[in-house]
Amino acid sequence: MVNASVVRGAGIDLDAAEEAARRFLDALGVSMDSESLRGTPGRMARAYAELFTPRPFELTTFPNDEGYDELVLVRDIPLRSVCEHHLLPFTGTAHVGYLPGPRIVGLSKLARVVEHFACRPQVQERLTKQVADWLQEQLQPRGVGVVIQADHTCMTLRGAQSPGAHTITSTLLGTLREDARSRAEFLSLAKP
Ligand SMILES: Nc1nc2c(ncn2[C@@H]2O[C@H](COP(=O)(O)OP(=O)(O)OP(=O)(O)O)[C@@H](O)[C@H]2O)c(=O)[nH]1
Ligand SMILES: [Zn+2]
Repeated sequence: MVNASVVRGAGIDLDAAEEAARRFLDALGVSMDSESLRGTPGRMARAYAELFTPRPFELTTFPNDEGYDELVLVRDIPLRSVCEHHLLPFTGTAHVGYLPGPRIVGLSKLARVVEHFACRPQVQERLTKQVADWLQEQLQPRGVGVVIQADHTCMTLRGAQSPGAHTITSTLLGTLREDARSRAEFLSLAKP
């Protein structure tokens, strides 16, 4: 079982987070007197707790009885995470593939691995590499490839204010990195 991993491992203190959110909003001059804003600090605390809590899952694998040795790729896995610099969301899609060895993986698990590493304050580069490294370690395939395309609201809605700017990151391991034909095939199929 891959457990929900919280930021510090010490668990989330929702009451303390709510109180901190209340002070944060107050410091920004936001009045919480109205009925609709009264519950906002609690909602903020619960919203971030949700964003930082991946659902636990089992990494189900099966013997590769047929000796399937071509690429397996799940494209367009929806992704949401939170940038660790501003704590603002970034959203996009992940394309996750591998070249099977002795075992194949349940396809849905590729989406669950993405969620697992996305549910914490992140940078896109680390997220991409963590997904690839974890699959390599757990599945011992001949190769792993991960491409992520995401839009960072800290960059589109504020700051540089560049709506429409997309960030693309990739990690290739094993044969998908070293063999030119496999690499080209993966990158053409996983094109954002
Ligand atoms: N490499 C990388 N940078 C990110 C990611 N998410 C956000 N950032 C960047 O983190 C940087 C933080 O830079 P700072 O200069 O400290 O922040 P800032 O003053 O708010 O900068 P601006 O966003 O340019 O207004 C910004 O350039 C963000 O675009 C990410 O996933 N990867
Ligand atoms: Zn940011």
